[in-house]
Amino acid sequence: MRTVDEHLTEILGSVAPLPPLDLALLEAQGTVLAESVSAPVPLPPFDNSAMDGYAVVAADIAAATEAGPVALPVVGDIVAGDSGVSAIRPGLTARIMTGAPLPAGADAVIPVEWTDGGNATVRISRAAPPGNYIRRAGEDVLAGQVVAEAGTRITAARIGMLAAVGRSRVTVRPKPRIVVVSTGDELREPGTSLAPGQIWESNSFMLTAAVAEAGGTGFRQATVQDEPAKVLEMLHDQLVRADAIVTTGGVSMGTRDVVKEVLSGTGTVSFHKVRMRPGKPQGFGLLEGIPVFTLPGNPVSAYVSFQVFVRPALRVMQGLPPEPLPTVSAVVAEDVKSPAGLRHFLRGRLSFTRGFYTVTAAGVQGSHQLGSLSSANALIEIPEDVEAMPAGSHVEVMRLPS
Ligand SMILES: Nc1nc2c(c(=O)[nH]1)N[C@H]1C(S)=C(S)[C@@H](COP(=O)(O)OP(=O)(O)OC[C@H]3O[C@@H](n4cnc5c(N)ncnc54)[C@H](O)[C@@H]3O)O[C@H]1N2
Ligand code: MOO
Repeated sequence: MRTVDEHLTEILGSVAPLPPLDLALLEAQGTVLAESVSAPVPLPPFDNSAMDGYAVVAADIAAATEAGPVALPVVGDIVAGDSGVSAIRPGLTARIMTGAPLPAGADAVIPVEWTDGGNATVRISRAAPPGNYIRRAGEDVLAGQVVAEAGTRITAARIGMLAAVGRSRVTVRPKPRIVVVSTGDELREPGTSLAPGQIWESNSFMLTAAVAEAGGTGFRQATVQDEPAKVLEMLHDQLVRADAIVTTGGVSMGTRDVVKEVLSGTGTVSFHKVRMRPGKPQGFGLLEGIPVFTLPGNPVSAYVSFQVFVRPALRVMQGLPPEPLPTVSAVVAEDVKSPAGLRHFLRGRLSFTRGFYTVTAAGVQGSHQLGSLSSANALIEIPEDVEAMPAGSHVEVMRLPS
């Protein structure tokens, strides 16, 4: 038997960030930057108007009121995109649109709503200080400023930022390609009918989706029967297109636990009982340099194993720290019992009321009971040395992706 931490340490010691790749901006969505990107020019690149209105010298309209508007001749019309905008002199104004370059000489913009909207001459009925409605060059981003650090995930807002500093391509860690495959003679495809003794296959769907939630690209493979030759053939076929392989089933003590049978001693793969519930039987190792995770077949065991072991490894491959799922401290609503010597991951419902988190463990916690997993939003993590937690105790809770 080994601990969760010992097993995770072995895994993290065997995985490395994927080599960087140059991708077009939209193709990079969801990947992690492998370079820090800085702005080649300030943003905005030039002083410009924040309003549709008139560019003025603020001193010229210092006395303007509703009752006594100031009239100024309109000597130009400046729209966004204009280049070579000429200066204005005191006593004159130019009509200006939002985003248009501020003419030299002007030090304020008066929105059209404060005027009569005149074309040849405009009457301005409100005074404004210098700087009014002017967006200064560099007030968003300075030239040379880092706008996205290496090691950050490329979200929609960051794609906007990268485009705004002129980048069409970026160097990123690609999404890890994870092949997910289930094993078991009893498994049938959803959408087909069941004979006695059969069940619909669910693990590979669940884990392919979990790969996407963790920032990878999952490839679901057809279920492999419990035959050693077929399992080996499938693994060797998939190694060429995978950055990692995840299997479920066939790793405990049964007579048909073929994953364990064919992989024991193959490459660096080894099998261990890990002090956790669910998820006790685990296998991990490298096959031709590719990490292979052999997770237990019980659906909840497979899911918890993924979150505890595979997700951190996927993060390392993306150039991110191997952090666990986001964790909060919560108060347990009822007494909770836990087996001695095992780290216990209980399905629970986390809620935030009156300023603190409360968590309630699901009524059923069997490794086959997907119902309580699919309605859970959290995993309560009870340490190995804790056997009982009375209601009101503080406990660490991992939030599940939602
Ligand atoms: N004598 C022992 N028996 C078992 C032990 C043990 O220590 N000694 N450990 C138990 C624990 S804990 C777990 S977890 C399971 C792990 O079993 P396997 O990894 O060998 O998985 P299977 O036997 O293939 O399947 C277990 C269970 O899960 C269902 N299953 C499997 N794959 C899928 C799938 N893709 N979709 C849906 N359901 C799946 C399968 O039908 C079984 O019911 O072993 C215990 N036994
Ligand atoms: O350790 Mo198993 O994963 O509980 O069902």
